[in-house]
Amino acid sequence: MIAFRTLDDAADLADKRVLVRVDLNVPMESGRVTDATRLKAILPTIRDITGKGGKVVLLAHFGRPKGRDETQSLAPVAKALEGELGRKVAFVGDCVGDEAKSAVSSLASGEVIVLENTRFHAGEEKNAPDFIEALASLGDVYVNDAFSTAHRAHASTEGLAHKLPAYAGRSMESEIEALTKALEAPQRPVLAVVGGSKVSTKLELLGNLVRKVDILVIGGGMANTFLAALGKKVGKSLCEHDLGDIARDILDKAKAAGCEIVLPVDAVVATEFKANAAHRVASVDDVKDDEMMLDAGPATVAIVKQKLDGAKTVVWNGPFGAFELTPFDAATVAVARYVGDLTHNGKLLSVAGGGDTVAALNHAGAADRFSYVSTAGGAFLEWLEGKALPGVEALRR
Ligand SMILES: Nc1ncnc2c1ncn2[C@@H]1O[C@H](COP(=O)(O)OP(=O)(O)OP(=O)(O)O)[C@@H](O)[C@H]1O
Ligand SMILES: O=C(O)[C@H](O)COP(=O)(O)O
Repeated sequence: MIAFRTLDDAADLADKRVLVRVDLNVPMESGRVTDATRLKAILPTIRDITGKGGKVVLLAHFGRPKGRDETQSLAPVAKALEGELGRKVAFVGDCVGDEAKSAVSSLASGEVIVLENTRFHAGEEKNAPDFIEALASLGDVYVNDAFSTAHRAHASTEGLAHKLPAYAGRSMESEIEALTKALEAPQRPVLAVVGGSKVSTKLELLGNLVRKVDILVIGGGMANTFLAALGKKVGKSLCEHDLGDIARDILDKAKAAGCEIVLPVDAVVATEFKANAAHRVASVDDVKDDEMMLDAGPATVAIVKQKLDGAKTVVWNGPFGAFELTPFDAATVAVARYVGDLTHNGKLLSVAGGGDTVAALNHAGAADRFSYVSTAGGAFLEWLEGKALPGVEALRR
């Protein structure tokens, strides 16, 4: 049984201002939400609270802005949420201060409002007491429904839980239950795929992950960083050159733990980061100075498929390439469909997670063939490592 308070324990929400931390960090293109999975995930919690007569005040971040930055506003996401919820969702351009106070105080029972990006304030990521206080003054009760941000000890994900009566939302509850059920005692061999672009925040996690899994397939910008650390020329590829020491240390840890590392042997390279850019397949030993590796190549995909054939459990966070741009979606789509088919045929248990990873699986038409798809990427990886997640710990009874 989960050892934290859930919405079932929060019986009397009538007319209460309920501060709900959600994850609205959704994939967007030209101001439009391209994958609504994270929005759909929070609907049960919003409906539960409004059904009990509560006033729903949604707190969330978007992107990684340093201070106020209108390009990272939650306004378009609030509009998209309104469409998913099928009822009005108000929006206010700050998450603290007079504007937020007056918008929240004019809410009627059963109404929903989104407050602007919490990361517009430095106090959010610092978990600063005065910022926690300012947020707490807007609510009577706190609900955390963002498992996917639970690895962050920020004001809205952790600090608030110590200030107000705190509960887990429905999505938080079901994510933890589903992940525990699927992966508590996984059948081996366990193969992990880690790709994507958040190299600096995910790289160190791999040091622990290699102790938990039998094979680690590295893709995306993460792979470029490893290839560069091994002395390969990666041209203009997304790559964190200054993390070479950490990457090499992870390779040593993997060796010591008996975890096999699979890195790309070829890539689809281009000189422009745009859909249908002129491209070619190149060996990872033949990337030119002006080229970017934007996807894994066919020889890499063949190796990954062969490794998948021998696995019993797969966990996946982060796409193999810039899948939003055709044709650089090919490797991600091919592997997603392959995992989906193996799962469907009962050969594999598969769990994937992450904002863009879910979008990529949906794009491949493979999401509903996986055993479980989580909204969480970085948080999922930390949970897999066995780390205590601050946002979850703060909710414990
Ligand atoms: N080789 C590459 N070059 C440039 N971008 C890449 C490459 N490979 C993957 N990406 C980008 O990585 C992004 C996804 O990475 P990210 O680590 O954010 O995954 P995620 O599933 O969203 O996880 P999280 O939920 O933790 O954010 C996509 O936008 C994709 O275009
Ligand atoms: O997309 C995610 O994984 C979450 O929203 C967390 O975002 P962050 O990595 O910027 O904290």
